[in-house]
Amino acid sequence: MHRDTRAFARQVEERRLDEKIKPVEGFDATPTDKSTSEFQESALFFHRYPRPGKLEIQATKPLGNQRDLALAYSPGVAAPCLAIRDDPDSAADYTARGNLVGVVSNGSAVLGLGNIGALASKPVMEGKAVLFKKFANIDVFDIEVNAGTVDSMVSVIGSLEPTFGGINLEDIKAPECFEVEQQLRDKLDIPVFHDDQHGTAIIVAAAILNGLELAGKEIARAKIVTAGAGAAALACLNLLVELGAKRENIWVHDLEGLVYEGRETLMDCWKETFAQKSTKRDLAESIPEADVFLGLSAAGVLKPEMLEKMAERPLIMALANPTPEIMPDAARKARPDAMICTGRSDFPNQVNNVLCFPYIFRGALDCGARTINEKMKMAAVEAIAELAREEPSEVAARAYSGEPPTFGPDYLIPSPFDPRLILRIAPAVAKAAAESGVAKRPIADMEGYLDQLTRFVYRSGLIMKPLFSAAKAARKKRVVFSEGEDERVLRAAQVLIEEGIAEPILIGRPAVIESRLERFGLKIRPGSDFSVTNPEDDPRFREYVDLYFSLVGRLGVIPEAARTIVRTNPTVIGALSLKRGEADAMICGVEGRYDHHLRDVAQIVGKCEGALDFSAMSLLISQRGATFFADTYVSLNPTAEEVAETTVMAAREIRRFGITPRAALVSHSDFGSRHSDSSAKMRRAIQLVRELDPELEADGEMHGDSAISEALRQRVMPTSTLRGEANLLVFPNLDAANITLGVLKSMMDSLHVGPILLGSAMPAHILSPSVTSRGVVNMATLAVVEASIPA
Ligand SMILES: NC(=O)C1=CN([C@@H]2O[C@H](COP(=O)(O)OP(=O)(O)OC[C@H]3O[C@@H](n4cnc5c(N)ncnc54)[C@H](OP(=O)(O)O)[C@@H]3O)[C@@H](O)[C@H]2O)C=CC1
Ligand SMILES: CC(=O)C(=O)O
Ligand SMILES: [Mg+2]
Repeated sequence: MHRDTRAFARQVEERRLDEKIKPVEGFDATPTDKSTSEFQESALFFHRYPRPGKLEIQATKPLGNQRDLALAYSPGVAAPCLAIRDDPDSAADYTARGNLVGVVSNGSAVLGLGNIGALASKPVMEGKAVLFKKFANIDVFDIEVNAGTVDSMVSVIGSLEPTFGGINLEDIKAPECFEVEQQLRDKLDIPVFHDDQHGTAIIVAAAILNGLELAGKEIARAKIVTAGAGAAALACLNLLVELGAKRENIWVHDLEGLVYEGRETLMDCWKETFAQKSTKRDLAESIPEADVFLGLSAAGVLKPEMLEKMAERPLIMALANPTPEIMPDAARKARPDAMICTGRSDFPNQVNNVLCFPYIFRGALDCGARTINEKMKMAAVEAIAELAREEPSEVAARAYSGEPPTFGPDYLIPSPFDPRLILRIAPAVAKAAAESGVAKRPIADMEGYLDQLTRFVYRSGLIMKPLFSAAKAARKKRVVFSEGEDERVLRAAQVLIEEGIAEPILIGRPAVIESRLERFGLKIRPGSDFSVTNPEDDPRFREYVDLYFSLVGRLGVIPEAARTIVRTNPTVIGALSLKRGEADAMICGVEGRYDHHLRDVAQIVGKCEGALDFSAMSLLISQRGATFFADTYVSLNPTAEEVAETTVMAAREIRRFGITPRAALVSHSDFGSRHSDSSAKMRRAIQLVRELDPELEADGEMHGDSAISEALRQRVMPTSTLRGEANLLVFPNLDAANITLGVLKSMMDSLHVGPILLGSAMPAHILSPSVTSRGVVNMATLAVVEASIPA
């Protein structure tokens, strides 16, 4: 794929400008300001490029030769077909079915957008598929069906059982969804789970239990008022009743107003269960003294004046998507004592079914559950609620990077990126399934199962998340960007500012920066959002020249040349401002040669104390997981001492990601199988690594495949001090490291984070010209973390 190539970035940009994506009517994601249309344009662009949509199918078996073809297809494929005919359960052994969920919608209640139809629901269903994969490694086919009636839905979906290990119904409106789900549950021998009902109910119940505990209130006495009487709201109420809420304390509202006894319009038997004997008719009348507002309806339904009459320390759950019943700032203004939740990721307390559905299915599929029953749902509620109340632990510290949140009004439930969610919910659900007798394959070795889930968590692309949290907690360190006029840097600067990660300082001509910001439709502006260092005119430059000359005067640079270099070389300017303490970190290298940038950084910023040399590490994130490579950019042919130093510094950096490094020193020789200068060097280097960092799990010299496959390694060296798959590969020379990186990056369509400069006295990174704006954001984030928490 072309993901990281500059030509591709340019091509995409040209297409974007040519085709100029148009705003979409009815889109109201961030209703506050002009950022709405920019955000919308970004969302359309995100979905459209580099290829339309968010999903693809990948083969899991090689089809490299005639024999593979014969095994995978005719005649070999007949064998598993016949095995499944004789034993249907063996489909889980011979096909992807056991890990395959159908996300099915008819598009009749898509988020809060209403009945926009099956086709228009496809982006949401692809999105759910991505979340299943990302958070729980479950494969999904998204199925959008033109089926408007209960019968047609049951008939279409009911015939899909042979394909799937489970069915996740999504965005099907009430009341039809109740009947569809019930009939499918009766008919099918696989889990059928309407996410908007039960996924929402589970996470809402966990948040309400925790919110009431904080407010010192009992669920049996709590007054609960809803906006919405649809799939999500009624399922939440049913679960809350099971948890002890009293029907007489529950007040339900829909388009018609209060659901009351005797009402005839827009009523159905599911709403009827919650009908109040009352003369009140609308939300404004019934909300006084409410302890909980549960909004699962539509944007803007809850007015600030209604909040004023709620009980002390109210819990306000404005969960309509994408725009809640009330925006959190308005709610906070009306009720400073409130605990506030939304369904969105841009505010604290994201109460969204994404915290539940990937993991409840993970647990259900792993034990071969026939259904998802009440016991399994309750187990999920308890697991989520307990996780938020857990004492801050080392794992939590890693998950939230150094600042584990403590249970409180802004942390009623864990964040969707909390890696512990899968570790708590999936085993709890699998255990409940076994105890309630619905598991076909109960998990016998729970500890082994937990290990397996843990390995998945740290293999997945959530790897950058702890760094983002740590950078935000570092409170906007100043990062100077040498190529401040570059489009990728400008786009990255906008993200860094908006996300509160860093305060950018851009080196460049102010007029050029301003006109490019206008051209790219970016809303940040110099002065108010970030500062600019103008190489053509800056009052500090005389001091910069003096400092530069003091550092390089004896390296053959005469004063006149020093003046010219400081005015014309933005890397030198960036490094000088870092050295002078005007910035906390620097990023350069978006243009120009790596070795030229490194020379300037080395001369001005220098090496950290005791370091032999600089080196560079690269992280590749692919479907397979995350692997670090060193030294990918600096030393042509490092000595054994330098290889050892690189290994130890790289391991230290990897720990910032919350990952335990496992290093393999790779070579053309496998544990002494070849004798050469290079293999001898790597053998010596591993000895030195053991002296420098005895705690580090490392071994060598070994082949690349021995580094990855424990089985291969064990065959050659059963006493190897390395366990499992190495996540840090240290190479004997630059050719090997850089070529391997380039080939893998392109072949595996991986995301490259780096190069990460090791050995620098201050946080400075030199990127490569192929970097994308996302790559710039990643590296600036890492630099901010380095500036706030020295290794
Ligand atoms: N945060 C989360 O995890 C989740 C959020 N949601 C959100 O909840 C909302 C409802 O979803 P869902 O239950 O699946 O959809 P449904 O179509 O099944 O239900 C919608 C309900 O909202 C009511 N409603 C719509 N507009 C208003 C209004 N202006 N005032 C009062 N009530 C109104 C409808 O009333 P009537 O019955 O009269 O038609 C209906 O009862 C959506 O915004 C969705 O995005 C849903 C699931 C999960
Ligand atoms: C989150 C979700 O499923 C919804 O808003 O419909
Ligand atoms: Mg939904």
